[in-house]
Amino acid sequence: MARRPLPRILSTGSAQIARGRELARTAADSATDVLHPLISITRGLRRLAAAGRRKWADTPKDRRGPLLFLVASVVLVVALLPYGPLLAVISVMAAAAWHGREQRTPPAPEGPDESQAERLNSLYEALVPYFSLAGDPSPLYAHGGEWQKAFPEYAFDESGRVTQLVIRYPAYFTDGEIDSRTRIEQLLHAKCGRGREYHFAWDEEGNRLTVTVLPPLPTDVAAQRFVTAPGETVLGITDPTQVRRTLPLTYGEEQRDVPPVVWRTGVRSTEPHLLIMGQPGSGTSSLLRSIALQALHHGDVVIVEGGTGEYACFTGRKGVLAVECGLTGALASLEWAATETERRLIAANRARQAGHPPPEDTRRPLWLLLDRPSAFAPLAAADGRKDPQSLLQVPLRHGRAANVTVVVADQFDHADALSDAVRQHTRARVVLGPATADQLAGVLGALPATTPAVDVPPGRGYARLGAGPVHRLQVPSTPDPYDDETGEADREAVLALLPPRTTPLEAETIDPAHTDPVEAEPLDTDRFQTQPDDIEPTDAEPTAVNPTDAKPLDMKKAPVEEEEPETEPLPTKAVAAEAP
Ligand SMILES: Nc1ncnc2c1ncn2[C@@H]1O[C@H](COP(=O)(O)OP(=O)(O)OP(=O)(O)O)[C@@H](O)[C@H]1O
Repeated sequence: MARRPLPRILSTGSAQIARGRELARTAADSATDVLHPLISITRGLRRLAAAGRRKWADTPKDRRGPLLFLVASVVLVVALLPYGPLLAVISVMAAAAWHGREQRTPPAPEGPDESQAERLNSLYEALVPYFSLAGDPSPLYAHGGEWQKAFPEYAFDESGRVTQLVIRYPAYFTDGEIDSRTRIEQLLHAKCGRGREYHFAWDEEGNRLTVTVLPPLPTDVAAQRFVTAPGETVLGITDPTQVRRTLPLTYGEEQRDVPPVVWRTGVRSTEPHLLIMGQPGSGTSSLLRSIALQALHHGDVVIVEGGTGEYACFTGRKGVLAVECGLTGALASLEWAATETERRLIAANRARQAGHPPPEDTRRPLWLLLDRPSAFAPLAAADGRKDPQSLLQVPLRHGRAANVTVVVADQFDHADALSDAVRQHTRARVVLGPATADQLAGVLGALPATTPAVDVPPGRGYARLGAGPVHRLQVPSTPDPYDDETGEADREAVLALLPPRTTPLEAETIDPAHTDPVEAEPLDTDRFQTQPDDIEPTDAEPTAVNPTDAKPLDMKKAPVEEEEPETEPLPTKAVAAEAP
């Protein structure tokens, strides 16, 4: 079929439009050149007017009158002077032209300067033995080779140190092997400058490694009410690299949005229990306190501590069912918790079978927080009693369905004393403080993609939820408000988050015998409304429990409300700390 010619307007129109555009552009350029002084003066006048407005707004109200008077006097004097108005206009125009001139910043030099190029070259040379293979016909890495091909992207800070680097490597490099990766990461850490934390992102498909210098996580995050949904607990803050969500946090006067590590608990959680490990003084107790403060917002808490008595501030508070420091108290509380877990399961099961929703008293979250439970193991063995950890089996196994969450904090040195159930069922993990690669891999099940900080502040570490990525973590500072060394701001922040007391202050006491597990007095298990005979052996499966034996417990009757008679008042510093 013969082609018909395009209509004239279509074939010649585009050429005309292009010519028209060119003409318009030339005219605009010429006009800009001619009008340039006028444009500068107008811009300057705008800037002067804005500066005047700012000055006026900054002037306190009581000084505005005198200022107005001064300006009016100057205008009057100038108007009365011979040639005054003309000189004034000329001065204003000159000032406007000066302020309206374009301030062009010199363009940044392209490519690295000499010292930066030298750094990149030495980095390249250091990588040659790792990324080259004899017999490679066109090696990417070779002594005396070109670093430009190996490092397609790079960035430096003002001091000339690398802040970001993309490294290409040959496909035969074994980037799937942890040892090979670790060797490269260690080398880069040393060559790019120690004393900073680096993030390594291995792109195995693209054969690229991206090295990024991470800014230190802020250490000034105070305890505060976090904006979270029920069932969410903030473990701390992290980097924005792996977490999309942000949380508004208050830092003194200002508010910042930061990426948090949020742990979800409850029926739908895939990591219903948490294990926290660290060196002494690394902040594990602070994290437990932070979790307790958040848990008390929606649930009840039982605290068992084999450590140094840093939970006295929780005693007698609404929702705190027990704060136990002695072996007997710990056993009683955990036996109750195991029975309560069974009771909840059975009640929920019955309700399900009857076609009803789960009863209200099975849905309120119950938290079992254990600080250094390993300390009880030798005491229990010496006394011929159960290790309290053995009572955690039921809450750990079936806690998810019963809304019971277990958090265990312990020290690396005592990791061997942790029971199998604790190891097996705590799928959310946190490591705080300095830790070796073996310790990190042992607890987290994977190594972090970041190098460790030189000085690890308390509360700094890593968190991993299930099989997810390892996050850097900084726990909000949640010190013991009754500790003399706690700063006033931190003390007030923690006290403000504590729930109200359920016992009058003067009735609240700390039993000195409780602070030492060795000398712990036997506690009255009646406090939990459960007779020892009623308690089933807790390592039995709930399905094996005779439903009639598991008696419902009255959760409203908190154990702390029934104080033992021979007790001493709270230390005066503690009382003084809470006095308004
Ligand atoms: N997140 C944090 N931010 C700032 N300081 C913290 C943080 N966590 C802990 N600290 C400080 O570090 C010190 C030790 O904290 P903590 O008692 O929680 O550690 P720990 O691991 O429980 O050690 P220990 O078992 O020896 O008491 C305390 O003085 C505390 O104020």
